[in-house]
Amino acid sequence: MKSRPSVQFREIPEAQIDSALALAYLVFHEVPDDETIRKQHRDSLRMSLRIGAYDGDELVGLAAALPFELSVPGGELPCPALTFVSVAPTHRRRGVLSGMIAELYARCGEQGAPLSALWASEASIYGRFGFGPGTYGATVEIDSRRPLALRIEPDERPLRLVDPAKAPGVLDAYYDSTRSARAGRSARSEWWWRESWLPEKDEEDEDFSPPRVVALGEPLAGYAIYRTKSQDEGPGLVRLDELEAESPAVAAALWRYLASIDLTGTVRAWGRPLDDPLFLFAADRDQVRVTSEFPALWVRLIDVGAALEARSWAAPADLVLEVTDETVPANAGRHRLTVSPGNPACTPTEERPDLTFAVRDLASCYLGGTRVSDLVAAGVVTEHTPGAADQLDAALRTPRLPHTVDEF
Ligand SMILES: CC(=O)SCCNC(=O)CCNC(=O)[C@H](O)C(C)(C)COP(=O)(O)OP(=O)(O)OC[C@H]1O[C@@H](n2cnc3c(N)ncnc32)[C@H](O)[C@@H]1OP(=O)(O)O
Repeated sequence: MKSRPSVQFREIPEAQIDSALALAYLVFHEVPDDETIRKQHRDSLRMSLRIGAYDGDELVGLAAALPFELSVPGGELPCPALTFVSVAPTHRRRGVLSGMIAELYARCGEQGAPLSALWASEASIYGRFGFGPGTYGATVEIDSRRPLALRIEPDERPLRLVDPAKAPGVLDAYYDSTRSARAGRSARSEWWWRESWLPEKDEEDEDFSPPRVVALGEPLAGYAIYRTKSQDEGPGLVRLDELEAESPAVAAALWRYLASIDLTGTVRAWGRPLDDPLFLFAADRDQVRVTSEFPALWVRLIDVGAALEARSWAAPADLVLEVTDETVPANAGRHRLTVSPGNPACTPTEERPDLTFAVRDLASCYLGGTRVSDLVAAGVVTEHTPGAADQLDAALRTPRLPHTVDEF
């Protein structure tokens, strides 16, 4: 590590939250003039673990970790969620980030959190620290200048608009139930719903309308959250932020609604799961196009053994996994994973390995979003025992792909 001897890592006191924010605004080249956005940032930092890097008394680095609970196959785990990572331009490439990450991992260990997660500003930064893409998202564009062509009949029950101020109460239990179907989703507090997910103004683009919430069914069978904006040239845009539905027919009804809003001609859905049923029930894939796919949530296994024992498994397995880990040496070595129904165990061993992983690649597979056999085919995981990758894939498999939309 290249950290200068004068740089020290310690918690940032609450009284210095404004200095920490000033550093973040400096490095992200943004100065929100809206006080509600500043307040939301301040509140986020207040509820986070705030790791600071100090050169003497000067704050030169910030790494905040929100106290998330992440859904994993079969349950959920504490998962400090790394955000606001900022290093002063005067102190770049001297190991400040490396020092803050080491401090974060030590704190996670003390708190018994086996995972951490983040959204990366640049994909090249976090692999070296053992993070791997755990969930992926797709951007979808629907040409809605003509009716949405569907291969299935939409649910014909009436749709209703929900006041965004009341939406957390109406949606939260339903949203929470989706977390057991899809790993990679964090629990949402009332604060998170209000300030982060449904703020009046869109932080990225103030031309968008306030959030609109449309719901179907009583009890709730599905909902969509979207914003609209008019465009100088041509019809307006519907930006979909979230759509959840208990059946394909409910999903079809919501998509049809979004694609038929007057004075709009495009639905742009950001961060859809890669196995969205829409892709199969849309009748015209020229009308419904995936325009990008991207790594969404990056996951770090802080404690490999505890993380593997904490998830559920789809099939039996008995394998020795060799893990390399440069930033959390306690993970490095051989782990014997035995999975019999309902009873996973992961113990250190000296036996010959069946598979050798860098910890970042094991993290990519952990939620079920990446196949081990694909990593073997790519040459980044080594299979020593023929069939070991397939055995582990069968055990890791989840009914639906993991998915995350809460960007932080
Ligand atoms: C979860 C989030 O918050 S994502 C937001 C991340 N923050 C930003 O993008 C804000 C602007 N950037 C910054 O503040 C800083 O440049 C940071 C945080 C990205 C990096 O901080 P630094 O203190 O310079 O990193 P540090 O010196 O510890 O670098 C460690 C290693 O990562 C590499 N690295 C650092 N930043 C980058 C980058 N942007 N791209 C590729 N590699 C990088 C370094 O070269 C170094 O590699 P080496 O050990 O092989 O030489």
